[in-house]
Amino acid sequence: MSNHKLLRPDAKVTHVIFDVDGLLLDTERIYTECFQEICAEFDKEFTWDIKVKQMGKKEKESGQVLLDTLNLPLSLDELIRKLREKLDEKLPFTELLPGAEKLIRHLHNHHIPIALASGSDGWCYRRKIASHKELFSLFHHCVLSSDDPEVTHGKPSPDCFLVCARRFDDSPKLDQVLVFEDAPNGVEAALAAGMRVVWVPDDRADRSSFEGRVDLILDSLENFKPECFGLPAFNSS
Ligand SMILES: O=c1[nH]cc([C@@H]2O[C@H](COP(=O)(O)O)[C@@H](O)[C@H]2O)c(=O)[nH]1
Ligand SMILES: [Mg+2]
Repeated sequence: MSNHKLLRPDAKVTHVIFDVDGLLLDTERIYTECFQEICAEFDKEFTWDIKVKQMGKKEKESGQVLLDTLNLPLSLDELIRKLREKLDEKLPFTELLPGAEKLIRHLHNHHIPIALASGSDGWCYRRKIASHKELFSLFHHCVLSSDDPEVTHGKPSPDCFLVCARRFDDSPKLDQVLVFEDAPNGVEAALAAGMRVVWVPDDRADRSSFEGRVDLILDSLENFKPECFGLPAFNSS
């Protein structure tokens, strides 16, 4: 699927929604470090199986996954306090992932409406984008599921993508919205919202789970060819 053989080659995309963590920003590595440190305090291992269940979820929902799976002797509030202490130190140094800046600037320059839909909350988001404020100001809007009263359930529920689509000025048709995601929970959410999906998975993800269901699977955003979705090509003026 990474060679741009598309599921629905003729359907033109009008609006684009990006996930944030692990897709545009290299924050999944930071979450892994923080959770590994917390789990190690209790002689427990933070595994990929746990991480993949957490990725994309609201902060509290994902914290509960960890507590339930490992039986950590912590309340949810204590876990989140520990996590935030660690994130506070690490998130301001967040870097962009390859291909992200080029694609965001390209779509913005060509007046394609772009927005963000994340599992994050404002406290984390402000720290994550601290060194990238100008770039992130190019998005029309940003839905932060952990804080947003209209997002009842986090990913894999479609809520955040449906809320995000509604907040564009011109109410796009859902099947003309393209979502970029890294997390399986996020891909499920976008598919449930009836949107098109480009999945940029972690190397450890089981790709077979979404083959034939998403439009495209890419190793990196750098390999994306916008013209395959009816969007302006990179070399267009
Ligand atoms: O290892 C983890 N990765 C990601 C998350 C959760 O996923 C969110 C990021 O979601 P998204 O990729 O939708 O921005 C984080 O804010 C956090 O709540 C987590 O708990 N643990
Ligand atoms: Mg993500």
